Amino acid sequence: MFSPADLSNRLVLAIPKKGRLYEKSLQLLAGADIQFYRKNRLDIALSTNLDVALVFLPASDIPKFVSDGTVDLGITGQDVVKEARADVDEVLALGFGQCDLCIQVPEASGITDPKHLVGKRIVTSFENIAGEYFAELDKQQAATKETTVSFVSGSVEAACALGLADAIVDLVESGETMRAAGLQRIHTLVSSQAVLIANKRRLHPELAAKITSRIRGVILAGKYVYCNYNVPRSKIDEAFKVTPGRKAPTVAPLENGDWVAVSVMVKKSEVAEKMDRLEELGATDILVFSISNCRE
Ligand SMILES: Nc1ncnc2c1ncn2[C@@H]1O[C@H](COP(=O)(O)OP(=O)(O)OP(=O)(O)O)[C@@H](O)[C@H]1O
Ligand SMILES: O=P(O)(O)OC[C@H]1O[C@H](OP(=O)(O)OP(=O)(O)O)[C@H](O)[C@@H]1O
Repeated sequence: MFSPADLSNRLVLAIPKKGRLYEKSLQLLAGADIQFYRKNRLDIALSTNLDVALVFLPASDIPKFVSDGTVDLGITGQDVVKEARADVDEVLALGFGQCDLCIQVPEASGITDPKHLVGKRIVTSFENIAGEYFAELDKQQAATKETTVSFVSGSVEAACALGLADAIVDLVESGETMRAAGLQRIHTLVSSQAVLIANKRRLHPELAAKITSRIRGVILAGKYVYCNYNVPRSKIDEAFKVTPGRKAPTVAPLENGDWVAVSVMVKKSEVAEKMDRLEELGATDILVFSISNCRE
């Protein structure tokens, strides 16, 4: 058991306790070397190498706790930050948990425009975002009957089939859940990804900055690979156009005269195509290494 005194001098960092963001959040902690021991079934763990207490909370509760200062930093989705209307700083987009909050209607309904839903029934777990959107639409369309927005906490996709809704507002990533329920998207309300959020008053500014910087490094390292190749000195300008690097490539002369060795960071998503182009240019010994961590 922990008491508030155990946490009093520590920065409190909230992590989703389950769901889509859980695994990736743990990977970020590991990459940032925030070590901890979590006792079975306990939602609070003290870091063993930093003055940090970790709390494992439902993703949708994290914005409120960060906003009121119970928690200093948190990882959650931009969608739930908007839904909670939380007054927090979005410090860093984390590049995972991408999804869209969409209006979805039954494929057979013939509805293609949100305007067609005015006066009808909407079911969602995002009643603030959906409520605001449809209230505005009602106003624009001078609706004679209000659109109703009702809350359910899960299995939103079942609402149309159960006869509870004419449309739903829910998250879509691959679209598999939506299609399986015979639904199609007609409008996107929010595009979201996981984000690091911070309390605006920041009780532990230095530690918060250190953690943010470490997490930024882990994300950056995941986006880039390190590439080494040898190329004739006469081809350097062309090679630099292919791999300009984040600042500039490092160049070292090779012992055998007219060749140089180039080391450069390359976006992971572009590396295969860049290797093809380097090979066409006459580069040899093109090696690619993964980066486990870095700082800008
Ligand atoms: N299919 C998805 N792909 C990517 N990210 C998602 C997806 N679904 C949800 N997310 C993101 O993960 C967050 C948490 O959603 P998730 O469905 O994992 O919640 P949960 O912790 O299981 O809570 P709940 O009990 O409310 O379902 C969402 O707010 C959203 O930002
Ligand atoms: O477009 P897709 O890739 O199918 O993803 C969308 C689904 O993912 C989320 O639910 P999740 O599977 O996390 O379960 P939940 O409904 O229990 O939150 C979301 O609520 C959708 O139902």
